[in-house]
Amino acid sequence: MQVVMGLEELRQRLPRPVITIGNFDGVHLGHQALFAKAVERAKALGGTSLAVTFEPHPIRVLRPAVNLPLITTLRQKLVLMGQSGLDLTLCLRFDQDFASLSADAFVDKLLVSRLGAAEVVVGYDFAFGHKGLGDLDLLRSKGERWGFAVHVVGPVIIDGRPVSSTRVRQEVADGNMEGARHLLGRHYQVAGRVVAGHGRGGRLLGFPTANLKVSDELLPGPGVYAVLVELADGRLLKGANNIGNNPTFDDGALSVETHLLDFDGDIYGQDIRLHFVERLRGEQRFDSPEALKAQIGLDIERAIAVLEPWVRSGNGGEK
Ligand SMILES: Cc1cc2nc3c(=O)[nH]c(=O)nc-3n(C[C@H](O)[C@H](O)[C@H](O)COP(=O)(O)O)c2cc1C
Ligand SMILES: Nc1ncnc2c1ncn2[C@@H]1O[C@H](COP(=O)(O)OP(=O)(O)OP(=O)(O)O)[C@@H](O)[C@H]1O
Repeated sequence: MQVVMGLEELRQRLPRPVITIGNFDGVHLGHQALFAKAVERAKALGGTSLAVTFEPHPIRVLRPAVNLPLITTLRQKLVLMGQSGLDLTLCLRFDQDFASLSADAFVDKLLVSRLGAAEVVVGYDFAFGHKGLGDLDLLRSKGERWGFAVHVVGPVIIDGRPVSSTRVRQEVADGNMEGARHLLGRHYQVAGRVVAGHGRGGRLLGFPTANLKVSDELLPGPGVYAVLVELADGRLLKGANNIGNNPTFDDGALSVETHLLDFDGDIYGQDIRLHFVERLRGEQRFDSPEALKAQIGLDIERAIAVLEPWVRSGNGGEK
């Protein structure tokens, strides 16, 4: 998939573009259904499947006080979109100017004049233009006027309710990794660099941990998790992970740390990716390091049992 950052970078005239539009945070199953439809229609037309997305996420510009954690970074979002088979993603800078573009201008100037839309694929609740005032009826009437077809997809329903980015965020925050997996079609993942911790894990507990440097990404709620760990060289290892502030040691600050199984290398400074498979328990305060050590031993046994079927499948994505 080709990625184009901004309209000024888009030099070529796209043949018969089939356009889908959205924030696509998380690239969940609802989003994936739109991409599949756009790809299918572009193949049928001999055209280009094109996703238009925005950076930063509009909520950061429209409601800066809401510190919404995002499910995917831009980079990860583009990787996942690429896997959907799209030909091109156009990433537009979302600022106050863009936010003030009327729904009319959004279609007339952007979709028609600039991009030459042949067809448009949107979700069942698509809203666009200034204050989201443009709706499906407006899009359809524009389509009749300008001669582009409109395809409406979904809602994609899982467990009785439409899939949405908000639902994914909630499941992740609740530590419901199975629920998140059902909505995403993959394990919830967090990537980051391995940094130094307090150095207690290996020395005091006999379980060294890789501490992940995190900033403002969406993290599963506090607790102990069975995780698959993707190393920079692509290897996939089993791991037992803890997210919390280590109450046994009164650390205070939040840490994300993982004991890697069957591994004794040095990965300080490496970028790794955690695939959260299942929450095993809540974080607890133990009376002594020995008591915590015994519990971590049990956690690891559970983690091995939970992870085995996923590792055997080879990609960590499907059992
Ligand atoms: C599988 C696992 C479970 C853990 N569970 C707890 C817990 O319930 N309570 C707690 O205080 N710390 C827990 N920890 C965190 C340890 O306190 C931490 O790994 C140790 O203090 C080492 O920290 P360091 O890497 O900063 O040196 C757990 C760690 C792992 C790997
Ligand atoms: N469950 C779903 N089924 C079909 N289409 C969906 C579904 N969820 C979202 N979409 C569509 O995906 C497109 C992009 O949505 P976008 O990510 O911008 O919406 P959002 O409101 O930020 O996130 P979400 O609706 O996923 O919580 C929209 O056209 C939307 O209607």
